Amino acid sequence: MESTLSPKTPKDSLVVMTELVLPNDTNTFGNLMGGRLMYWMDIAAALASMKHCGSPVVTASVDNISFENPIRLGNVVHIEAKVSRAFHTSMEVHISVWSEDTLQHFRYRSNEAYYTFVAIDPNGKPKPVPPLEPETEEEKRLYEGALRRRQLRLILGGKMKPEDADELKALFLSSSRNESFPDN
Ligand SMILES: CCCCCCCCCCCCCCCC(=O)SCCNC(=O)CCNC(=O)[C@H](O)C(C)(C)COP(=O)(O)OP(=O)(O)OC[C@H]1O[C@@H](n2cnc3c(N)ncnc32)[C@H](O)[C@@H]1OP(=O)(O)O
Repeated sequence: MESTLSPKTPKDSLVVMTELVLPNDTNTFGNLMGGRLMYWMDIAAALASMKHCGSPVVTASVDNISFENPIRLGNVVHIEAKVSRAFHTSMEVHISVWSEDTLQHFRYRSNEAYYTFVAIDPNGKPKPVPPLEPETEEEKRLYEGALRRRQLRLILGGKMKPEDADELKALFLSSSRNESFPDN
């Protein structure tokens, strides 16, 4: 069904959050706890999705998160979140995390993840969200991959039958024909 809501761009939903890793955020090795980082990512992504849809949201799912580098006590964490695709009532948010040792002037990549949020009406029921119009090449790449990621997470969440996941099936068929695999 075509949406009657005015489209938004990924830039409209951009949220950049900065946090300082304090002793209470770390494990016994002096590294940021993964759960604390996921909590910050959830807040940044929720705010991005709220900017997109203009209403309260709930987290519906979180895709796999890998921790590429430990983040040290005293380092600064930069979390960048923006909507990568809007569906009917749900939005996929792409989050990338960079960390910084400000004294050594050293910046390193820490994480990347996708969170899904659902817009909620005053009765707590899912409500339609505006469509998303990607602008840059990177935003278009994320937008394209979002359909496959959605199908995979709905299958894993027991909300979709694998046989109905047309884009995912096409991806596996192309890989079995030795065609190149997209990044996302
Ligand atoms: C006082 C007020 C102040 C307000 C201003 C405050 C501002 C301050 C900012 C605070 C920022 C912090 C915000 C933190 C956000 C939380 O942490 S919320 C807490 C954790 N999350 C929850 O408790 C959610 C619990 N789950 C639910 O409520 C329901 O399962 C859901 C997610 C609403 C889905 O409901 P449902 O009945 O399954 O609905 P259904 O129609 O089947 O599906 C609706 C959509 O959900 C999607 N969906 C369902 N399951 C999944 C899944 N597993 N994976 C992906 N998508 C799914 C469907 O695909 C569908 O999407 P569309 O096709 O419509 O696009």
